[in-house]
Amino acid sequence: MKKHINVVGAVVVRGGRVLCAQRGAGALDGLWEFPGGKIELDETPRSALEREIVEELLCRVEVGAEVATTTHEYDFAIVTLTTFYCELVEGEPQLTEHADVRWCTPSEMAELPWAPADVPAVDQLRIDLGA
Ligand SMILES: Nc1nc2c([nH]c(=O)n2[C@H]2C[C@H](O)[C@@H](COP(=O)(O)OP(=O)(O)OP(=O)(O)O)O2)c(=O)[nH]1
Repeated sequence: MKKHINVVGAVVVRGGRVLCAQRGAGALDGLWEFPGGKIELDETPRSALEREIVEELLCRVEVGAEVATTTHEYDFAIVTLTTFYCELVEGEPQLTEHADVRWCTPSEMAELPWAPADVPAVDQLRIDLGA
């Protein structure tokens, strides 16, 4: 049976733009995603996201309302992705494990090749933030 993993992603918005990250080598190589990662056993979704952002982007966010929850079956696993609006509260995002990070308008976001699990969240953001 395929493993099921619970993942959280940060939708960091500033001045109408959203922080988008491109995956490096490995699964879903080169596709775009929201920074974040797997929820560990002792964590809530929000505490996992705070930790992941410190580890990946070397800055701190405050986690707000949920954007979307979706489940997608990949060939390697079934992923349930929950995205949350986040506010940057300390530092600037730094590129560490991603191939690229960009601040995109909702219409620029729609042009990027996203990891399939992220597409409903990207659509929701275009509604919330305006295309
Ligand atoms: N962080 C993140 N992961 C996503 C998104 N969309 C999506 O399908 N995923 C998938 C990719 C990974 O299989 C999984 C997240 O785990 P991760 O970020 O720890 O991924 P990874 O491949 O670097 O992890 P690892 O197994 O090497 O530890 O969820 C997203 O928007 N953000």
